[in-house]
Amino acid sequence: MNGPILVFGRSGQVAQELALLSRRVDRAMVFAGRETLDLADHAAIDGLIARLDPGAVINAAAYTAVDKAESETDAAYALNRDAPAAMAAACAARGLPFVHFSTDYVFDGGLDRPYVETDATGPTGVYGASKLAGEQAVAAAGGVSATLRTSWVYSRHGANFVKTMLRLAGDRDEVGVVADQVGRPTWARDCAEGALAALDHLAAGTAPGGVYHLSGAGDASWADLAEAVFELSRARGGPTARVRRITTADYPTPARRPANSRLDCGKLETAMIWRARDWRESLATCLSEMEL
Ligand SMILES: NC(=O)C1=CN([C@@H]2O[C@H](COP(=O)(O)OP(=O)(O)OC[C@H]3O[C@@H](n4cnc5c(N)ncnc54)[C@H](OP(=O)(O)O)[C@@H]3O)[C@@H](O)[C@H]2O)C=CC1
Ligand SMILES: Cc1cn([C@H]2C[C@H](O)[C@@H](COP(=O)(O)OP(=O)(O)O[C@H]3O[C@@H](C)C(=O)[C@@H](O)[C@H]3O)O2)c(=O)[nH]c1=O
Ligand SMILES: [Mg+2]
Repeated sequence: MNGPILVFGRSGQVAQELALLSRRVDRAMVFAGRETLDLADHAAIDGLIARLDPGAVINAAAYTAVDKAESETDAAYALNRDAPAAMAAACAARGLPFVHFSTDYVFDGGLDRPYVETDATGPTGVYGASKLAGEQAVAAAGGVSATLRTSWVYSRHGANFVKTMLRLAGDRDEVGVVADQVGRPTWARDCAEGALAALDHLAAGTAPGGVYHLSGAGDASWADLAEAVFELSRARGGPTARVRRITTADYPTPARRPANSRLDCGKLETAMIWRARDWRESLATCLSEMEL
């Protein structure tokens, strides 16, 4: 691979873990955050890739506010469909490998087993629909690309459910959390490592492009995840609370979320030689790096 890896996104969870990974494995990456360009300006994307002349591109930027997307449809599609479409086209034109991220929320949650890549999609909200449109636009660009669908991403950076729970535990004894939505929590560090592995395989031609599932191993409801967070935090003298297990109906939100969005990661593990780590182990490591 000639030239650095250009990463779209700088302050986000996965982008920040890519920055840490870049230093750890000594791989040059340049980060294009909001201060470099507004990703809603799609013409600027090709211009930046032309100017920086990278060896490969990873897109870690997105519109990720699931509930707000219901009322900010245009912004969600600009970031989640049109920006990756422009990136994929620019990469295809130059023969650059491209790794993009998508979400478990492309599924409707009706299946009673983990989802594989070939299962039918059916997003239940604007965020999921805009991310699905992004996947399709990336595939349609025809270059060498992989779309990694991940789920329930947490880290010490940015905004995520784990940090929300720690914040709520700071001023409450009990938090009501839905127990009837099941998924697979994923540490942003795993997303970063998986993205780099995928990129290297694409560049070397040792794995085919396409859609891959990448999540932590093991199932959890949001209530299970909250309980695990509080247990680990309590053990380290951090904020803790009791979890009141509630139903989706008890916690109304603008966007409907899938009841089951567990991702089966077998395809990635076979093709890319990347193995999902148990989410409880990753969560413990993540919390051990946080000031509680
Ligand atoms: N978070 C999750 O639970 C999950 C995420 N994913 C996917 O994984 C990928 C990475 O997500 P994650 O790291 O959590 O995302 P974050 O929400 O943490 O970060 C998103 C990034 O996109 C940037 N961004 C948003 N709008 C613009 C804009 N107009 N111009 C430039 N940059 C912009 C943000 O910049 P700024 O900080 O300035 O706003 C931020 O750096 C995304 O594709 C997401 O859809 C998939 C499943 C679960
Ligand atoms: C804050 C809170 C949430 N909940 C519920 C609401 C919702 O059903 C579930 C998760 O809420 P959040 O809004 O934190 O998570 P959400 O924004 O739905 O997270 C999603 O983000 C996008 C970007 C993805 O791609 C998904 O994989 C997923 O990680 O927990 C409670 O039950 N109690 C609470 O106190
Ligand atoms: Mg949210």
